[in-house]
Amino acid sequence: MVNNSGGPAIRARGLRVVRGGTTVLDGLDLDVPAGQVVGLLGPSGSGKTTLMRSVVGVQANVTGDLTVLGEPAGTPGLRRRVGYVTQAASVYTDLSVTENLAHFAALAGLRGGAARSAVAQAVTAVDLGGHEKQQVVSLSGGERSRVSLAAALVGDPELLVLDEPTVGLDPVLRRDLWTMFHRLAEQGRTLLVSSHVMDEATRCDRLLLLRDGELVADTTPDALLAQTGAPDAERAFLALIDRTDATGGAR
Ligand SMILES: Nc1ncnc2c1ncn2[C@@H]1O[C@H](COP(=O)(O)OP(=O)(O)OP(=O)(O)O)[C@@H](O)[C@H]1O
Repeated sequence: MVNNSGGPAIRARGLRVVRGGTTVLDGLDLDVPAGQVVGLLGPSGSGKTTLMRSVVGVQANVTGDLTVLGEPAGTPGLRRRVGYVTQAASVYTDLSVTENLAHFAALAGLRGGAARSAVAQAVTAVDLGGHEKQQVVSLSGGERSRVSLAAALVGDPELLVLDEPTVGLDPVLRRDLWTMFHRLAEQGRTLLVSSHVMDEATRCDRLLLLRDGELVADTTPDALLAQTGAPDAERAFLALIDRTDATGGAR
């Protein structure tokens, strides 16, 4: 599970994506280091989902260089090495937690004892012990989000791409999820986690700040605050935007 290519988990150079005739990402250069929790932050419509879709290989009209775990994005060999959780819950509500995870284990090519052990490990990783037999429809919103995360974890991916996983959750659940993300990174995984809530910036090891399809900053939470002198991440982001506007769009 440890990324042994030695390089960054994700490397983009001149990444450009056109959707419906509009240039949504315009020449992005960025690196996501392996083994860290990297936040992809930016306002609604800034291009976070488009970047994530490009990384997992489901986005059309992508040009430039995009390397994921040492291979070109979208390469079939990456399918099992990358887990993707979209904004919409991707589990079956009429099945139990275990039935859902067994299904995803089968899709990941696991059978018999290996599948059962992967399911048990995924349940433990997301703290859903005791809910194994419960139908997803009867779970709380936070528990459902964790089933989606467990479904992505069951194939033991090296890179997890999570699109706004904490949206709609209360502060306690959000904190618990971020703690879990760091636990997963400590086990050697890389997590790219999007959010439009700037508060969440402080929970990441590194930050990529997007605005209108451009990278405004590639930094750490501490450096962001130091660089802007702002008291919190939200005001730091606004200060960076004001600076970028004043310099005519330069980073
Ligand atoms: N099929 C499409 N045709 C035209 N424009 C599109 C299409 N899909 C997305 N866009 C535009 O691309 C931009 C980026 O969208 P994207 O979903 O990547 O943003 P986001 O940062 O993930 O937003 P949110 O936080 O609201 O999910 C938006 O302005 C959106 O309207």
